[in-house]
Amino acid sequence: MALGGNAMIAPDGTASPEAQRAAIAVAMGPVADLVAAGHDIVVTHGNGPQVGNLLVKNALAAQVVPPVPLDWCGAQTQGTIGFTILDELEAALAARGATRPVAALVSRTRVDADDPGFDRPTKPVGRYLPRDQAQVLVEHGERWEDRGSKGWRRVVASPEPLEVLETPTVLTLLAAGHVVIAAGGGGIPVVRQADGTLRGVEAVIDKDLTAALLATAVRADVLVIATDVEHVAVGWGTPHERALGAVSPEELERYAAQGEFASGSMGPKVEAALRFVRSGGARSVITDLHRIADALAGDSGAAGRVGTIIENPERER
Ligand SMILES: Nc1ncnc2c1ncn2[C@@H]1O[C@H](COP(=O)(O)OP(=O)(O)O)[C@@H](O)[C@H]1O
Ligand SMILES: NC(=O)OP(=O)(O)O
Repeated sequence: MALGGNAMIAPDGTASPEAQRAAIAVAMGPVADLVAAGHDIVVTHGNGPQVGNLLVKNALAAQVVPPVPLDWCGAQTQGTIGFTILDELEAALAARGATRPVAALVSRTRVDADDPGFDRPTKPVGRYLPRDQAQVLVEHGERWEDRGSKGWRRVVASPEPLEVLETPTVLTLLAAGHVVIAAGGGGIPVVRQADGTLRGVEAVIDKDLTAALLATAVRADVLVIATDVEHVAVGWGTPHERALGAVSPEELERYAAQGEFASGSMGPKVEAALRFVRSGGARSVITDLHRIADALAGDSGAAGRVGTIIENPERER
C-alpha cells in the first residue's frame, strides 16, 4: 500500500508534529482494519511535504549548523514518519484487539546516476507559496513550479526507482508475520559506484513508482494507492469530469497518453498502477484512504463502484 504524504499532514497543510501525529492516527484506522481482517501488508508512505520542510530548515539554519543533503533529509523523514506510524498503527491494532508486530525499515532505493531526472526536476515538495514569494526563491536558484489553485511548489530531481535494496529484509519480516513500513518517501536514493559501493544522491523518488516496484518484488496480490480522492477522473476539474471505476490497462494507458493525469500527483499513481499489473500483479486500486476496504471488497457506493480498479486480464482472481 502506498500512502500519500498529504495523508500525514493536516488538511490545511499544517505540518507541526502534533498535526502530523493526528493525521497519521486517522490514516492508520483503515490500515489497521485491513490488518485486523487478516491481510499481510507492506506500507510505503510519501514524504513530499515533510522533506520540503526539512530543506527550508536547512536553508534558514545554514549559518549555524551545516546543511545536510537531500538524501539525508529523506532518511530523516523515514525516521520520523516511520516512528509515528509505528506508534499509531500499534495503537489502532490494539483498539481492534489485533496483535501483529509492526516494523519500520530504513530503506534505500537504487537509481541510475545518469537518470535524466537529475537534469529535469519534477517532484513537488514542501509547502505551497503564492507566485510572488516563489519568484524570490527562484531568483536564489531554486526550481519552483505553478501547481494550480493551491499555488507554487518547489520541485526537485526524481529519478526512476530501479531496486529497493531492503527487499530481502521486507520478505523476511513478512514471513515472520510483521506489518512492514518500508521505502518511505520512495526510498533513500542511492547509486552503485564503479567499486561496487553505494552513495546517496540528492533526489526524492516518487513513492508510488517505488511502491509498484516493491509490490512486484514481494509478489503482492494487490497494489493499493491510497490518496484523498475516491476515483481517478478523466476531464478532471472540467465540466466533463468522469470518474473511472473498473478500467482496463489499455484504456487507462490511452487516457494517460492523452495527458489526462497531472504530473507530480495523479500521473505517477496511474503509471505505478499500470506498471504493477503490466509486471504480473493481479490488481491495482487507486482510491481515497478511507474507502480502501470497500474498494477491495468490490463494493458499489451510492455513485457506483468504489475506487478505480485496474485488473490484469492475464491473472485469474
Ligand atoms: N485526473 C485526476 N483525477 C483525480 N485526481 C487528480 C487528477 N489529476 C490530478 N489529481 C489530483 O491528484 C491529487 C492526489 O495526488 P497527490 O496530491 O500527489 O496525493 P498524495 O499526497 O495522496 O500522494 C488529488 O487530490 C487531485 O487533486
Ligand atoms: N516521495 C513522495 O512521493 O512523496 P509524496 O507522495 O508525499 O509526494
